[in-house]
Amino acid sequence: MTAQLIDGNALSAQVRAEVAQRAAALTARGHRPGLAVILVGDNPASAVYVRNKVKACADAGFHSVLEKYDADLSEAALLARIDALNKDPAIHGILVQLPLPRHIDDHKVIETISPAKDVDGFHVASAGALMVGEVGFKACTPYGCMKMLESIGLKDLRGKHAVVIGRSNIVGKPMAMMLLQANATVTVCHSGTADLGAFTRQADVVVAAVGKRNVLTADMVKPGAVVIDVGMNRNDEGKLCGDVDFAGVREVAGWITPVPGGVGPMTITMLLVNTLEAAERAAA
Ligand SMILES: Nc1nc(=O)c2c([nH]1)NC[C@@H]1CN(c3ccc(C(=O)N[C@@H](CCC(=O)O)C(=O)O)cc3)C=[N+]21
Ligand SMILES: [Mg+2]
Repeated sequence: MTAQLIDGNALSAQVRAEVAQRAAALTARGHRPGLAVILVGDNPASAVYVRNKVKACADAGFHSVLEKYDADLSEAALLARIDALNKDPAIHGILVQLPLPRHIDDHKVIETISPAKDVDGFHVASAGALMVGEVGFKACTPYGCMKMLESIGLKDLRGKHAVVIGRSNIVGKPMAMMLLQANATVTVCHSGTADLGAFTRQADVVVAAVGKRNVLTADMVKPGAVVIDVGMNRNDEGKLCGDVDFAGVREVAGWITPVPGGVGPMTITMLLVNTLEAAERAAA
């Protein structure tokens, strides 16, 4: 049997329509949601992603500003700009596109963003809030993965075993915390795991977030499992592909997310959700 697709574009369209409605209601009360996106340098992939984010804002009726700086922008100048945006009442969310040039310390930049405007969910306060189950912004990519699970009836993962492959601060670790919050039994695998397949074969849900092609192949998947592919890689022909051997795994899995058209669009959707929520909190 072939797995069913979890369509990130379709789910995004649905969630973004709800976001646009709530944004219109806020705008009518004089609190139009606003996002500031900062791009430093001329990484071509970043330029595309940032344009997609700004377009998504416009489509949802948000106010947005895109600030582009040359790669030689000083760290002090960037921090000063963030400070000004922290104080700007028209801006509810601040996103500094990563990666940043090497002379800029990403950690310092992220910690300078006000936690109330940290719509990426990267600030230590946001990570800490997730860890202890308090109100804060959830990192957009794992949050989008949770929405995808919810869309196939898996809001509560009680009794399920979820295996996360990858332990980054922006995907793997928050993903594990969100799955745990949803009552899953969670295993986190990474480059130090001895026999990855031994873990993934036991999983009801696998989330692959490594950044390497073919990390998960058909022989590593339990029949009927849900497979979420966070990877964004290029194959030999330059085509976008995930971490999962899609053609093989889809013949074993019950559900699978495609790349493109899976987690990527959901990441942008959850950025809109977080920005809307920041604006709603500011207006309350
Ligand atoms: N501060 C910060 N926040 C981020 O959220 C952030 C970042 N920096 N740096 C880079 C990564 C990457 N990222 C993507 C979001 C959407 C797609 C996306 O929509 N992808 C489409 C395809 C895009 C294409 O065709 O190239 C898809 O998967 O269907 C991809 C990548 C957000 N990131
Ligand atoms: Mg750096």
